[in-house]
Amino acid sequence: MRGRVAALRIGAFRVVTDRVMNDEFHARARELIEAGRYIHERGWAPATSGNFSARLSDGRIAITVSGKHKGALTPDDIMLIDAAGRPLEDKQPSAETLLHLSLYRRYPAVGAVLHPHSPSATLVSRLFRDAVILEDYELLKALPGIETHATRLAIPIFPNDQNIPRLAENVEAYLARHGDVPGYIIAGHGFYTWGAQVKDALRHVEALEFLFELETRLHGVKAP
Ligand SMILES: CSC[C@@H](O)[C@@H](O)C(=O)COP(=O)(O)O
Ligand SMILES: [Zn+2]
Repeated sequence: MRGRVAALRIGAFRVVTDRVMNDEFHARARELIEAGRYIHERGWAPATSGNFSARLSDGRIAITVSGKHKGALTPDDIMLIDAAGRPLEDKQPSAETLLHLSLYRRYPAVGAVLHPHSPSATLVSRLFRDAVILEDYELLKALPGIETHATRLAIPIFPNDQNIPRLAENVEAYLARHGDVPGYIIAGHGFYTWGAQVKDALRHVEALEFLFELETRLHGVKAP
């Protein structure tokens, strides 16, 4: 009898935790859908490019399904993967999932990763080779840990690579060697940034995008 009561209690507990996790998934999915609309509206994720994710409190990750239009995402276009990137539903996660996973692994406090393909980030990588230096901008203070415009921030630029495991390794090696940065650019491709929550990562998207745009205006477009 006591065993039956315990089993019923465990069953009820599971139903409640499943419901809480399900609510959490739907809340994060809504935030990613809104972020996608915002990013696409500004021209920062054209033609299905970009990918977005958010980590749930149990370590699973909600991520965009590969190939979806990021300005018109529906709840069906956000899927769950485990912390090792294994799909937990019969859908194909973003082709760049590994780049999200390595950030979640490195930064336990990170709860969201956003990857826009913005013209400014792409142009920056045509103007500068290994890094773009952001310095003396008030808006630097929108980035984590920066308290004054008098900061010199090097945002690394990695060569683009269709081999995503190799690209992820390259990023991981840089972060291990140089310490934390709030984002990075992939040459001719786009940029990655992250934050504790989707709204934080979105603030970093806006700040970096603004700073990249100023740098491209300042340094102009290279003569052929
Ligand atoms: C439409 S080209 C862009 C892709 O190759 C890729 O870089 C990208 O950002 C989107 O891939 P996805 O698999 O949808 O997450
Ligand atoms: Zn991409």
